[in-house]
Amino acid sequence: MDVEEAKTLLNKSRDKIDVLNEQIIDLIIERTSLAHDIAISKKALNKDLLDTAREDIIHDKIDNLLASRDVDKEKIIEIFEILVEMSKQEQKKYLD
Ligand SMILES: O=C(O)C(=O)C[C@]1(C(=O)O)C=C[C@@H](O)C=C1
Repeated sequence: MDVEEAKTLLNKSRDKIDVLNEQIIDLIIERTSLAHDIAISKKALNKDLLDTAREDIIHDKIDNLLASRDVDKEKIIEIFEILVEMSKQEQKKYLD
């Protein structure tokens, strides 16, 4: 690869990353904003904010989705742990 090709490829890759970053942010906001509906449902059902059985199911589903994919599974699990934590933080606003 010559220098010009390398520069073009780097710029194209960064442009794609910028688009993906925006999509990821939108998806994180969409997931986190479900916390309101979840929290008011749990309140009506007298359920705890924490649902470890559901978290185990999510974990199993992610394991299955990742089974045949070439990706760092531990890192993906870490990302989902952060997303679940964000949901819990958000739900607290409506449950306290
Ligand atoms: O499904 C629920 O009950 C939720 O509160 C959502 C969620 C999640 O972020 O996926 C968050 C906290 C619970 O412990 C389990 C799952």
